[in-house]
Amino acid sequence: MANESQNWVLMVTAQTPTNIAVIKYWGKRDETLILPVNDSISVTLDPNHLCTTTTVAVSPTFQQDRMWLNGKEISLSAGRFQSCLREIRGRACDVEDKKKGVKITKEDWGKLHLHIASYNNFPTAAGLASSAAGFACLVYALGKLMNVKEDESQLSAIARQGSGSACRSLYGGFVKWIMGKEDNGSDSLAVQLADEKHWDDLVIVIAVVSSRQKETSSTSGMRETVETSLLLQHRAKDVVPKRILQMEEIIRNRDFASFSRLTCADSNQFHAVCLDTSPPIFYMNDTSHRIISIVEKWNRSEEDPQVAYTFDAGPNAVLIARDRKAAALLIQRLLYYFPPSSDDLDSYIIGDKSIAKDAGINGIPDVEALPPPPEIKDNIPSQKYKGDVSYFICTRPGRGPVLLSDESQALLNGENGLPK
Ligand SMILES: Nc1ncnc2c1ncn2[C@@H]1O[C@H](COP(=O)(O)OP(=O)(O)OP(=O)(O)O)[C@@H](O)[C@H]1O
Ligand SMILES: C[C@@](O)(CCOP(=O)(O)OP(=O)(O)O)CC(=O)O
Repeated sequence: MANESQNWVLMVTAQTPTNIAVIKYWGKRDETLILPVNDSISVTLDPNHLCTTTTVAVSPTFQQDRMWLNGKEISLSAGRFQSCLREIRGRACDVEDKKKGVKITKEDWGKLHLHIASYNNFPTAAGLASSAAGFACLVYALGKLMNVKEDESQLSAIARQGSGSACRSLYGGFVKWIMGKEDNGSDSLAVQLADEKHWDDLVIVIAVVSSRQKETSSTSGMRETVETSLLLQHRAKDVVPKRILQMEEIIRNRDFASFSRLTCADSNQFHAVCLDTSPPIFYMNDTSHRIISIVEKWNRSEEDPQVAYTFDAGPNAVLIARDRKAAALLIQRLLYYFPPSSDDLDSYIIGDKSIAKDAGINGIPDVEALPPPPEIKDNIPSQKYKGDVSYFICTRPGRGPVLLSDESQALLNGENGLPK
């Protein structure tokens, strides 16, 4: 380290999206390296609405590696953090900041400590893939700070060791996680299938059914599934390989009808696999099931499906509409069945609020005036479920990680490397 003073702090801030799988990852063949039993495919969500921001800093004054998540200091001792830190340090290169008079050699990185601050703009550990955006952002930001030369795909194999689904957050658009064959995991990485502009008609509405922390984490849930479910073996060996090829073609052709059928079928099979686990795991609840029925009824009443649904390891519904028109009709249906429990419509529909405007929803009276959807006209009276959805997030497919160069967006103080 050839430096004029010992008081410098070098920092990088990055922003990374979350993703939602349309062909699910569930089950590991190696727990430590996080190697899956099948390929998976996801859509990256627009970071304007759901994202992680992470600042990483290095300074000779730091005494140990430290991390703050959403403002609270957390331990970095977990194997997942240690794997990511070790792997990225192993690839660090020389860094020079002429303005600050700082020179760090490849070898120095092993001796220097890091400070990391991260913030999720959505609930953590609530089934909204915070671990995916979080580990992808950590690895991406550290890669930039340490001048790592590897491309996004190689970085994805490091993020994978933090949380499997994180590897798919290194790219925007549609992303495939290739399970790989090697025992050391070197070929288990993400590749981009299409960028976010390829299919930009799609609109995504997330019904946040519960933002409480879930009972069974994905990690322990999938461990129990691997140990006990015969259905998982059939899924991984016979079902998913074919579905991956089908989904790749569907995405290439922007074939929404097939996309909807396959996405719903794969979500349902993932939850069937959870039920086939001993003891069974229930991630969806009555509200989730009600949302499935609403979408199924509507799709069946139309010539072509209008919406796809998919649920991760929690009760929240991720609904993908074929275009803005379908999204507006979807919002009308959702608000008809799940009106807000308070008068605060503004915090009930967040993200891209223009979708609600398209649906003619500008205030509570518009919600109250919504007629029952035509597909249920023979089955009236239909029940309403006020308060069963916490809020809706309107979003769309989005871009991959970016650097935030404006220092005012950094989460650490540039003078002392502590949280702002
Ligand atoms: N911004 C972040 N940076 C680093 N790690 C994070 C970040 N956010 C979350 N994590 C890690 O991920 C854990 C939460 O992961 P978990 O899988 O339980 O929930 P989730 O990712 O929100 O839900 P799911 O994976 O089921 O969609 C946190 O306890 C923390 O260890
Ligand atoms: C249901 C899923 O969201 C499971 C995600 O599991 P995680 O990636 O959170 O699990 P770990 O690898 O143990 O950290 C499906 C998916 O994202 O493909």
